[in-house]
Amino acid sequence: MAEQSTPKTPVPKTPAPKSPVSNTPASEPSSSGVVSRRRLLGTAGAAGLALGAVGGAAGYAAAPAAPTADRTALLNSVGADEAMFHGKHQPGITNALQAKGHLVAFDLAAGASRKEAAALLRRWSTTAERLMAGEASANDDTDVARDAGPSSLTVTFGFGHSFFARTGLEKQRPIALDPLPDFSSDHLDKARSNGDLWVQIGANDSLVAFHALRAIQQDAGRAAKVRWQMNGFNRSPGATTRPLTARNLMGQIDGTRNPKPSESDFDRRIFVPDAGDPAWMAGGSYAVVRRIRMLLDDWEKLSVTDQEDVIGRRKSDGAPLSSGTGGTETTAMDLEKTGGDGKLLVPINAHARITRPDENGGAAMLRRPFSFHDGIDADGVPDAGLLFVCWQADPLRGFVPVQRKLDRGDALSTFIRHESSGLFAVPGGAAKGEYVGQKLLEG
Ligand SMILES: C=CC1=C(C)c2cc3[nH]c(cc4nc(cc5[nH]c(cc1n2)c(C)c5CCC(=O)O)C(CCC(=O)O)=C4C)c(C)c3C=C
Ligand SMILES: [Fe+2]
Repeated sequence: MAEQSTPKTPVPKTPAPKSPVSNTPASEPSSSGVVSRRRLLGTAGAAGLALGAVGGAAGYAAAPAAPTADRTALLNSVGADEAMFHGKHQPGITNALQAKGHLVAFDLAAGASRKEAAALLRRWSTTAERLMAGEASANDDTDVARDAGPSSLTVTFGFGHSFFARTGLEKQRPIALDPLPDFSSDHLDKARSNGDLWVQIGANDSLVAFHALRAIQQDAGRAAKVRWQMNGFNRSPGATTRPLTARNLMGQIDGTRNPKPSESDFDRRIFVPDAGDPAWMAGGSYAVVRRIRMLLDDWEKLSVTDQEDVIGRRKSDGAPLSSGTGGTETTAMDLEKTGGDGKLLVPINAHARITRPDENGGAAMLRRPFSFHDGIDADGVPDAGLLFVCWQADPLRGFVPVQRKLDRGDALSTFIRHESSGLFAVPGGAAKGEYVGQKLLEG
């Protein structure tokens, strides 16, 4: 397993500056989807680093000076990478997958009105902006991330269907937020589904992610309480030198055919247009969140060949089965190609065949999941799988038609179970001095 081995000679991180990444993808995201703190500091580098620049903010200014070597190390580490809070779109949609994620839904307190909701979104936005910049939160920071840089932290906010009636904003509720249809294979736990508000937190450090989660929960105060919370993870930056897309807990390379920001129809597929309806959702997107348990004991009993037939791609490198022994992850899939026995090389019910946009009237989504593992059940079965998060301009032209198709006969369905579901309207990014959702709450 060459990609998991530790190189004998540590490879220094290339000090070349990364281009700053806003949340407005005009081109392919950078490998990290973030701006390096080294770049923010200009040429001053470690030598010119002002006291507290690691933590950055006033809240951390009293931190004892760390030895220069440590600071230099941080400047060259994943901790230094910073995602942008402000932008046309919220962070956490087009940024590269982070190693750690928390998904948390809140319900507004009984009696909390639009006014309390607006104040909450303002508090949350302030906290998200500060923490994403590597600063302490404004009130009673817990110090959990004190020694860390921003670590690519992103905090993303969304509104669920139930939010609008509770705040008297029914007229502003997008049609696209209408509840998802029932699917025959659903095994949904209502208590862990939906919610008035949704927050997605991602970071390349577990303490940074937890710190943000705790700050967001504290900010909620009496205005809202946690309805459900889920924790996930992905490959850590630097864990592999192979330029492959990440793997999921079934061992498959997952994400290969995601829409790319460089594609001309990317924005149209993923984001609500400027002239979209309702107006407050311009630049926003809809997140479908599904906790999908993987039936790993059954899956792992299959031979690798059978596992590959379920997906239609090679397990080792993600190449389509139609490419025979050659090809790579990015080789085009030939849906018609047959083997010597006359059978289709990519089986008719293979997951990667039936989820394709060209098999679903153009339906496309940006999948940005986290894996989860919540321990082992009493019967020895792992409670593990995928926190499937997908982004689209309209769920009726993204998730829904594809899931309908999967529901009718996906080879993968025998090995997974959808256990919870959420649909959230995620407004566009906040401009400087504004908070997320301001156009809805003060419009
Ligand atoms: C309704 C949408 C989808 C659900 C639910 C879903 C679950 C799911 N998928 C995998 C593993 C893979 N999916 C792959 C491709 C793929 N999956 C979807 C949609 C859903 N998947 C789409 C739209 C696509 C891309 C289709 C295309 O454009 O060609 C792949 C292949 C590699 C890739 O392109 O990412 C894998 C592997 C799991 C394990 C899972 C539930 C646990
Ligand atoms: Fe999939």
